Amino acid sequence: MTRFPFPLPAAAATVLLLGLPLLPVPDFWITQLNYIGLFSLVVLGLVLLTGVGGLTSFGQAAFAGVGAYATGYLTTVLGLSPWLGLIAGLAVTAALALAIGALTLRMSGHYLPLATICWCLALYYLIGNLEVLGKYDGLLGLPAVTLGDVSFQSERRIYWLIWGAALLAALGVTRLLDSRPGRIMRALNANRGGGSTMPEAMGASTLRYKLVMFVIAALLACVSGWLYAHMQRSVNPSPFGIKFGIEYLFMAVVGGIGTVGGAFAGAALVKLAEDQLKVWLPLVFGGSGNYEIIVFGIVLVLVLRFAPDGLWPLVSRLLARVLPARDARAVDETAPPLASRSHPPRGAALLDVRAIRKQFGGLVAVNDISFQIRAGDIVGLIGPNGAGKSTTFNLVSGVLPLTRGEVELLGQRVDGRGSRDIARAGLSRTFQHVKLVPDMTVLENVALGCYLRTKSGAVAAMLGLDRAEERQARAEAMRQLRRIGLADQAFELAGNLALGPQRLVEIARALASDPSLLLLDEPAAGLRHKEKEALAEVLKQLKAEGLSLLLVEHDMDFVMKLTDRIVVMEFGRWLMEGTPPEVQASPAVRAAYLGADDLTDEGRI
Ligand SMILES: Nc1ncnc2c1ncn2[C@@H]1O[C@H](COP(=O)(O)OP(=O)(O)OP(=O)(O)O)[C@@H](O)[C@H]1O
Repeated sequence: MTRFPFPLPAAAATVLLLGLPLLPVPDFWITQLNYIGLFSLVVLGLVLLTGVGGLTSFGQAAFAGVGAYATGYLTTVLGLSPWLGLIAGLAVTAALALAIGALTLRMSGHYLPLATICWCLALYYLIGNLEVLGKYDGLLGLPAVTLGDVSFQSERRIYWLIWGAALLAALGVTRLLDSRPGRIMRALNANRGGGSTMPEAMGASTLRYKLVMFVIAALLACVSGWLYAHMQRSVNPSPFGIKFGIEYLFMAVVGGIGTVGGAFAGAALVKLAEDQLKVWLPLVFGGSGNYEIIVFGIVLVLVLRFAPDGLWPLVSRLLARVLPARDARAVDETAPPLASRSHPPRGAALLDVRAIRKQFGGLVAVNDISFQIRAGDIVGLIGPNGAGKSTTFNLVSGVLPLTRGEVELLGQRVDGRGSRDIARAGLSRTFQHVKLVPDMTVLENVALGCYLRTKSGAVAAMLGLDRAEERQARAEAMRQLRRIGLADQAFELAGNLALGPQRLVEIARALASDPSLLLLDEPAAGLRHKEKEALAEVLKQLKAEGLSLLLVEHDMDFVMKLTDRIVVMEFGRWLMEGTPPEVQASPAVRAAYLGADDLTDEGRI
């Protein structure tokens, strides 16, 4: 669960936090809370980037360094206002994050973490060696931030800037995760079974969203660095090195890397524990030393082993027992419908596949296959294992590039275009291995299908300007869930559903994009008899509504009862095309399926 689930207690905590400097609390408390607020800002960025998006960065301390040094240089050397320092820091950070992100986010695996380590080390040594930035001594005498006549010089005053920024950032990230861009971001995390294929098939540019997350996380770190510099009134390289880069990640993991509350819990826990350990450990072990790092290492291993989601989800569960939790937001089904596309009349040419071919090295997986689909048709694509059905499906939907051949959808050539463009042209699909976001509700998963019918970006979402459109998307998702008979499970987490309902949710998600053609990749695979019956009912209903379908399926019985025409493939080649009775009667098809005896009278393999 990424959203903060306790709105009332959160509001009470906010009032208490912001009122604290007015109370006679010790200065030490304020100092500690200032650090916790500063760390939370950076860790919130990691929650978004690493916890939600699955992109690990060790370089957030370096972005904080850019914020600190930009304002340090502009205010001490050039004598400019700290606010200009902030604007310059944000601009430099955004440019650097875009450049680093564009270079590394295309790559998978370890490249991004490695690149962020390199970037953190490079910046540390750069600022430590530049004369103009005071080398390792840094810059002294930064002015206090002022706003009109109000100076934020004292710790109690800058507290409000720090916590104002941290709480606004928390609100922005919370809103972002519950929005059109947020749903795509939550679908990207490869560590939680996500990836690029599904969001791209919904029409989203996954690289763009990775970049957006990377830039937002960097900007949050930059703001933290700016506030830190003006709180300390000096800057030096040590808080921006790789040690702090690792410590921020540690805070995120310990706190709960996928949760906004986890950012604050992690920052508070690590800061308070570090201070205590620094006092107690030298007494135990004697002498001085960074003993707390050893303890943190052990704690990290234990957390990863016993509470891999961090401590906040545990706290959250405890709070859920005693506090009023957030109600599932009702869906306003009176919201105006989203714009829909104009669909071709029944019988019009919809999909024209002309001699498509796919070679994997020496293997011709799809060998000059041609077929057409007219509006309102239900076409099945069948063949024995390895016949090339899935490859054909992926060629038509743009997941794989063609070796040669042409594909025309609604009169436009779509071969050579990626799945994003093909989705935009009116094709939507489901996946052989279900690709839902397990920790999003069923409704949110279906709303993800509305991506191309909505417009709000990350900034609008963070500012809360997307609410009218969100109401429309949620109402559309609910309509599609009603259409497939799953409305009563709308607020269930998708990961809690059995495979049969999950496949139906995928169909609802595809329908939410208002497609002219729906491609279903082995929808009956792995389903129990009753689940298959429920699926067949839904598909019959869609057929009656005039939807056009291409169905790749192993279960011949299922295909025979549903389709108007069937294309049969064998060894990558076109074997025959005909009505279900023609295919059933074909000796060539019987021979292809491991001998005629395997195709029974009911048509089951
Ligand atoms: N990425 C790939 N690289 C190399 N060979 C591949 C690749 N994808 C598929 N193939 C090969 O292409 C052939 C067709 O595979 P495909 O998955 O399209 O068949 P299929 O009819 O969908 O089979 P199944 O019913 O078992 O899913 C197979 O021989 C397969 O091993």
